[in-house]
Formats: sequence, C-alpha cells, structure tokens
Amino acid sequence: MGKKIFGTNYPVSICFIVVNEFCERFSYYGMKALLTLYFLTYLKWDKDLSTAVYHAFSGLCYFTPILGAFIADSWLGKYKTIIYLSIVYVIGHVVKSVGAIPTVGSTELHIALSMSGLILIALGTGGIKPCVAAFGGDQFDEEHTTERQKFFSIFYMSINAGSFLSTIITPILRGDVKCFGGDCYALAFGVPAALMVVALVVFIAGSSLYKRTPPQGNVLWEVCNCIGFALKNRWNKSKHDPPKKHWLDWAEEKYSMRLIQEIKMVLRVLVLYIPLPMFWALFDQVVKRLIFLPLVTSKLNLGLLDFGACYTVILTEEAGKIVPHKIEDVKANNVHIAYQIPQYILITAGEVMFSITGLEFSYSQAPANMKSVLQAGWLLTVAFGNVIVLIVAEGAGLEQWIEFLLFACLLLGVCIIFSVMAHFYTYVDPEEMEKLYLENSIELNKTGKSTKM
Ligand SMILES: NCC(=O)N[C@@H](CCC(=O)O)C(=O)O
Repeated sequence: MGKKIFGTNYPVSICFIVVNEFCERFSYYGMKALLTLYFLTYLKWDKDLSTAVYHAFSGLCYFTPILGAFIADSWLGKYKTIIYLSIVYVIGHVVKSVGAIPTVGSTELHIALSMSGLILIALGTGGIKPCVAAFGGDQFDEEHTTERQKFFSIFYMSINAGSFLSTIITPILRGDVKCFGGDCYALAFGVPAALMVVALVVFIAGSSLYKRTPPQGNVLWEVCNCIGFALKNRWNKSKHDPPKKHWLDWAEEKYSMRLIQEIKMVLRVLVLYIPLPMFWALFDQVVKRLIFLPLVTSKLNLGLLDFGACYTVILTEEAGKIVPHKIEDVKANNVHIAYQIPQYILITAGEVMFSITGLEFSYSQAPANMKSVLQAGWLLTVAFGNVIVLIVAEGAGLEQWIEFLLFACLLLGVCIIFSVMAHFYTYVDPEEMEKLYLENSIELNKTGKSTKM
C-alpha cells in the first residue's frame, strides 16, 4: 500500500503526477499559443498554410495517444512509456527552439527544424497523455472511488491552470523580450522546453512512490485478432449455426470469455464517444477567438475592442513616444464585448462537466489492461473535433456568425443523440468483473473443468 497524504485516502504519488501534468500542459499550450504567429511572421507563410499546419499539428497531438496507449498497455507499461516519450518530447522542444534562432542556418533549415520539432512534440505529448491520466487513476486503492473521482477534477484543474498561465506568459515573452534584433521566438519556445524538463524531473522524483501495474502482454494485438476471428467466423458459420446474442460471441471457440467481455466493454464506450467530437469542434472555435482578442488589445493598448468592428492602427512617433491612432474600417455594432462573458462562462461550465466526467468515465469503464487505450479513445474525440474544424470552419469559408450558428445547431443535435445513447448505457464495474472471473476460474480449477475464462 502506497503512502497517503496525511489523514486522507489520497496517495502522495498523485502530487507528482498533478505537478507533472501542470508543467507539461504549460509547455504544450505555451508553445501552441505562438505557433500561428510564428508561421506568419517568422517563417513568412500565408494565413491559409499557417492555419492548416496549426490544425494538422493539433489533430496529430490527439491521434498519437493511440500509439502511446499501445506501447504502455502492451509493452513498456505506463511508467516507462511516460519517461521515454517525455524525453522525445523534450528533444522536440529543443529542435523547435533551435529552429527559431535567426542566426542558425537558412529559412529552409528553420522550416525543417520546426517541422521535425513539431512531429517529435506531437509524438511526445500525445504519447504520454493517455498514460499520465490512467497512471494517476492507478494510484488509488480499489475501494477509494470517490477520491479517484476527485483526483480527476484536480488533474483537470492542473491541465487548465498550466494552459491558462502559459497562454498569457509565452506571448508576452515573445513580444516584450527582444533578441537577435526582433521578437524573441527562441526564448518563447525555450521556456516551454524548460517546463517540459521540469515535468520530467518531477515525474522521476516520484518514482519510489508510484504503484505500477505491469503490462499484460500484447493486449491490443490480441483484441484485433479476436475481432477479426469473430467477424470471419460469423461470416462463415452464421448461415447454418444458431444465432448468437452478440457478434463478438462468434469468437468464443478460440478466445476466452474474459477477453470477449473486455472487448465488448471497450467497444460500447467507444461507440458512445462517436458524437462527442462536435463538442471539441465548437470549443476549439470559440477558444481560438478568445485567445487572440486580449493579446491584440494589451499589445496596442487600445482598450476593449468593440463587437464586430475592424480597425487599422497607425503608429506615429510624437515627442519620442510611439502613439497609436485607431481608424475604424468596419463600424462596431454597439454591442460591448462584455456581453460575451455569460457565453464564455456557460461554455467553461460545460467544458468542466464534460471533460472531468469524460476522463473519469474512460478510466472507470475500462478493463485493467486497457486503461490507457480508453483514455486514448477519449482523446480521439478531441482529434476528430480538430478535423471537423479544419474541414468545416477553415475549408468551407463561411461567415463567422453562420459558422458559429452551424456549430451550435450541430452540437444541439449531437447532445440529443448522445443523451439517448447514454440513457441505454449500463455501467460496469471492472473490479467486480475481475473478482467474478477470479472466483469462476478458481471454481473451475476445483471441479477440473476446462472452459476458457
Ligand atoms: N481546455 C481544454 C482541455 O483541457 N483539453 C484537454 C484535453 C481534453 C480532455 O482531457 O478532456 C487537455 O488539453 O489536456
């Protein structure tokens, strides 16, 4: 039994995991906050290319969790996967920061370094993401489910504290600190790199306290084979054999009941997740607009921007001071930006309820040997959300209000579909199932029967 935080059922090891997540998210979001501007102003790409690469990168970061989960659950275990992929992540940051030093090589080299850095970062951040959340859940004793649920809230708070602070700090570093005769991208990318080193060090510092569950062989390979066998068998035998309750039951003659049940559990959850990318698509769109407004206003010192207005700003030098002059190109529609506060509060409340529940649900509904896999399934909803944004928002070129309305209507439809699906979902308790399998296999051993469990 691991050490507990004084007087509670919370293991001490989760402190290291929460701090690790804070630093890692600081590192990821801090770097991402600058990315579009870096492409536009440093690499001199046009807006379309910059936006496309930005979304492709964001999407990739949430597709790679599948790879990390595969490595963790089938091969290295979560602990080693987090350490090895964090090293890849740090290397990615370093390569990216070097690419942002103007004196290092030509523009082609900067592009090559930036792209290689981003690929390594996507591999690192995505790879460790499902493992860190599931590893945090693993630290709790079976009976401490309430504490584990609260842990996911704290974990989510650390994600958002890290992302919030870095999204403010790194753009300031870029603009306010000058190096090599211009904006200091090298420093602004260097700070997230340093934070990722801190994340790794903190994680390693907790090593002696972690509860580690060893990987149970090549689970995913077995899952794929079992699904393949069930489909083949069904195709070959369903014409003459009696029907089965579930299509996966066609794998019974070769695979254990336990594996079949576990695959059913995972598939039911994944099917439930199908409508969810729409939430992230809307969320991503809204947050993107929110991030850039305060940066523009604070930098040029113009006060709050009026709703719907578009300005040209001319900077003149008067008595040794830079003075901004605002010319209104598109008239404001007289609605103060503060009217958007309730909407953002509602969206944030929605996010908190949606995300924390999703994280905890993905953990609690996964069989012990596929915890990271289901976390990766949850993160895939973010990845597909990015794909929707790329196709609908960036590709279709709709007016902003039409785009928002479209996304809101689609999300409403999705909410209704999801509610119906969730209504028919029955919760499983993987620990209870585990006990049942154990009791059954002891019983069968006693009676000498040989049935696959
Ligand atoms: N505010 C967005 C956010 O927190 N996103 C998460 C990913 C989604 C999730 O885990 O629910 C993140 O960046 O880790």
